Amino acid sequence: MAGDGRDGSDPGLKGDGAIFPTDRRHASSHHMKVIIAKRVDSGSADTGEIADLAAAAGHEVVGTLTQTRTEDAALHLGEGKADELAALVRDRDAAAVIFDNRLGPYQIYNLGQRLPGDTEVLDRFRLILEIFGQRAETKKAQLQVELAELRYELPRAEAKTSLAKRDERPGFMGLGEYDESREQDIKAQISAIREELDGIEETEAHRREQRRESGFDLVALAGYTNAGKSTLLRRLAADVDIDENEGLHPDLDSTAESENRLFTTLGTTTRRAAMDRLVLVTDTVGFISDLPHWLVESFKSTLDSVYRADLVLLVVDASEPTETMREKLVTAHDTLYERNEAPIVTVLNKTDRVDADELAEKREALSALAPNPVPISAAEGDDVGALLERVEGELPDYERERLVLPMGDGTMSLVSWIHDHARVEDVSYGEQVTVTFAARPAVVEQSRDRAANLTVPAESA
Ligand SMILES: Nc1nc2c(ncn2[C@@H]2O[C@H](COP(=O)(O)OP(=O)(O)OP(=O)(O)O)[C@@H](O)[C@H]2O)c(=O)[nH]1
Ligand SMILES: [Mg+2]
Repeated sequence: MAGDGRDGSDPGLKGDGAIFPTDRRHASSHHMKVIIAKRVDSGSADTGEIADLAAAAGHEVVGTLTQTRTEDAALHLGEGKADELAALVRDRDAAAVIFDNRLGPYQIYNLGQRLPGDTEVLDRFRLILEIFGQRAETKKAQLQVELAELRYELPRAEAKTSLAKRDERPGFMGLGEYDESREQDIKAQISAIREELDGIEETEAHRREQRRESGFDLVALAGYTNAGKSTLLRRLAADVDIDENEGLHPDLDSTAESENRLFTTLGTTTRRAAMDRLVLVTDTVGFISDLPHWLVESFKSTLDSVYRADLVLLVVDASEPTETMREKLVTAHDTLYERNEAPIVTVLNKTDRVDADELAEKREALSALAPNPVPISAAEGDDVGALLERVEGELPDYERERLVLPMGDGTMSLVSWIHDHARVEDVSYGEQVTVTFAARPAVVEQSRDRAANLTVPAESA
């Protein structure tokens, strides 16, 4: 993939054996028959999202089991429920149970003992990691997944070590070889990956800075997974401009895949928007609720394009029930809250699936979280023009400038520099060259400096 500095023909999961042991990578991409399990303290358990996540990982959901009760320290579920789960696994011939809960290492172990044979026990986070592992195409994404896996594993390795040390649960050692150095190993790997990621992040920050200096405003698409960000990116993009910019911006990508499944997009894709103004739009990884901090930490830099943007378009699926929209908006705001400085415009997407009255009700109900939103249908292209106008309005004003340049050595290259970095309104050639243009204030300033430094031709001296 672009940007990882490696052969683009196979963006798969090869190479760097030291960092990506192939066994683990492949172990996480097999498709299974799974049972979904969920425990809630009160009310009724909603298994919609966890089922979607399982499907996104390629698994087939063959059964669902829920329980409303307080958490059992040993089994997470009540004892009777755990036996019921074992029976369900047997009955449906499932290979794994996926919990939409946070399971402790001991709970996973104890559940494993109750379930038939080699039934795998996964939790929500292990599943999300599995999906990310399948989607990771760039070097950076692979490193992030590896980092998250190690962070997931660390407390478990610590638990194993302490159990083995206390020598209270000899059976626990059957889980894997007991090895105290495993913990140290994981810690060493974590810092090695962290270092490599830091390097990549620096390169990206540098590229972002170059783009800004090139006169581009940076707009980021953010939002819950499956809201329609990639569909909107394709709608906003000016296809013809990609080739022009390719040399200048090596991570520009012509594809931003859309699919009706969770976490279709993992990396970032940047394209120039179809506007007069120089605007680059970046598609990003979707948000999801209830991510543990080690996972968020690992993918934090993926959101840098959001945090460092000039404007954030927060895409919301308006075809969902108001309460779902509210929950997802809250998740999105929580994710953005700490580090985002850019103004946020909420985009109510998929209006083709909502009638006007319903949309008006939703807007009203959500007005505190999403003031003055822009309704669109990215799929149908409805009201995308209004969105572009809004983007134009939210971005800092362009400054107009008219430069009169003496004909000399550097004149033509300055004119072409202005073409690359500004919106040129007029160029007239005579004894002097007059360029009229509009651009970000920083670009105007730079063009003045460059004009002042033009060398005057020798004969006129
Ligand atoms: N009806 C309708 N469907 C849409 C619209 N926009 C997107 N979709 C569909 O919604 C699904 C998700 O769209 P994506 O563009 O992949 O969503 P995303 O936000 O990029 O999702 P992730 O990459 O998973 O975070 C796809 O099936 C799209 O075809 C819309 O305006 N109307
Ligand atoms: Mg996407």
